[in-house]
Amino acid sequence: MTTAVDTLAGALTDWLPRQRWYAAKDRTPQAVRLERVTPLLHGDPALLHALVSVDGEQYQLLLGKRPSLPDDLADAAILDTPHGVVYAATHDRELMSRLLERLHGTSDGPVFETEPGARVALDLPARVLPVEQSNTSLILGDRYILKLFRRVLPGPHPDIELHRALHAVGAHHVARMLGALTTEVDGVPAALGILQEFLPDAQDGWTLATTDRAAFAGEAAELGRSVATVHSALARAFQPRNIAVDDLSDTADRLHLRFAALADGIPELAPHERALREAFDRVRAARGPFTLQRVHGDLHLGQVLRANGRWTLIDFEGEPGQPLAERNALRHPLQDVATMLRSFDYAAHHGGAADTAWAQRMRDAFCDGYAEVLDDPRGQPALLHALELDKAVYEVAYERAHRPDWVSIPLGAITRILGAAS
Ligand SMILES: Nc1ncnc2c1ncn2[C@@H]1O[C@H](COP(=O)(O)OP(=O)(O)O)[C@@H](O)[C@H]1O
Ligand SMILES: O=P(O)(O)O[C@H]1O[C@H](CO)[C@@H](O[C@H]2O[C@H](CO)[C@@H](O)[C@H](O)[C@H]2O)[C@H](O)[C@H]1O
Repeated sequence: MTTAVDTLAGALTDWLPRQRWYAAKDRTPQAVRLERVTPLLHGDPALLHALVSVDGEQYQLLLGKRPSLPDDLADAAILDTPHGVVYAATHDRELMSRLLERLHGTSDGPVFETEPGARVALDLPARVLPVEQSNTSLILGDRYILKLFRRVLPGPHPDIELHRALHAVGAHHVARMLGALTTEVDGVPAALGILQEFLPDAQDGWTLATTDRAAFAGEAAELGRSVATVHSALARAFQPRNIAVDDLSDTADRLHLRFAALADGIPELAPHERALREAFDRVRAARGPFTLQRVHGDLHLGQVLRANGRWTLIDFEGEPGQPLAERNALRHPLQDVATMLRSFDYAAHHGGAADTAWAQRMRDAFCDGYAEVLDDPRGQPALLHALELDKAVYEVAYERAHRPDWVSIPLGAITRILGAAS
């Protein structure tokens, strides 16, 4: 007999791959199971928090239910039943405005707690951020932003852990963390969301760089200084776990392993494999001492906001597709530099013919700014190139799954970087 839960699971099988945040877009879900449903609000509309397992991976959903949907929620529908319509509740301002209040002080299912010393208004009007990315964010009264992580992973979550630690050392260039939404999955704590101060007039670096490249030129050095300042703060915040190393053989080993995992099944990468592996091996010859530390982990122009005359780094989640243990591991800070340099290349390709001279100027300005605070990234060319190539390989895999039209950008970069190094 087909139950209502089975019917909803069937509807989610069609709906999930259409969501921007759904990670495995290149695969149709095979087994969708509702693992835990917590009613948050009864009545009309009703609100449910759901943990859903999709082919063994857990996701968080907020589901609304109404007898019928008003026009502005029509696109949010997931399942129409004789008893009402189930829909994506993050689009429902009425329900989302009551979310924090409903989750505060609960003891079962999802639990929202404020940070020590933070005073949070729980009843602000809510709207969903129109640009969905790896997660879904709600803006509350233009004062807070509540990011709901879509993938639910047991263990310490880097966005929460790093923001908390950075706040504790009084770091600049990060948004203040105000609270966390967590739950337990099989007795292990898992993060569901983070509440932070919202910067209302912020513009992200990607928009700035792609709207007016000339104007952005003055910003790149300041961005480099800001990233280096956050790196110093991260080194202070996690000092006991910093380790100095003389050689980076472990890093080289990791780049090889990551390549094997990322490139599996991607024929476009096969012709580059040998040269990529040689580039990763050149890291072994680089000489330190190097310091491995906590880093941002997925730094790009979309993760930096310009507001109130300064840069703020956001989204310390690391690469969304990687396991938490990977994302929480100590890395060389040049990893963040390399991924930002990749972003200048992406921005240079935006809107037509690539402006590679601009990308080069931005790289230099960014590195100049970084070098005012920490070591000049250009002092370790083999490491920097290997890390850029590593990110470009990740990007090829990412773009194939999410934006196939963009694959040529990282693929072109691989050819170019390998060509320049040979
Ligand atoms: N503190 C903030 N103030 C203003 N806007 C923010 C803030 N944090 C995030 N945003 C906006 O929300 C978007 C998504 O946030 P992000 O943390 O990058 O989520 P995701 O993991 O979904 O990519 C950002 O691109 C930015 O435009
Ligand atoms: O922001 P997210 O944490 O979701 O990061 C993922 O998506 C990014 C795209 O939104 C992706 O970034 C790539 O595209 C950017 C332009 O859209 C570019 O600036 C970045 O350099 C490039 O890597 C990121 O890799 C991915 O993890």
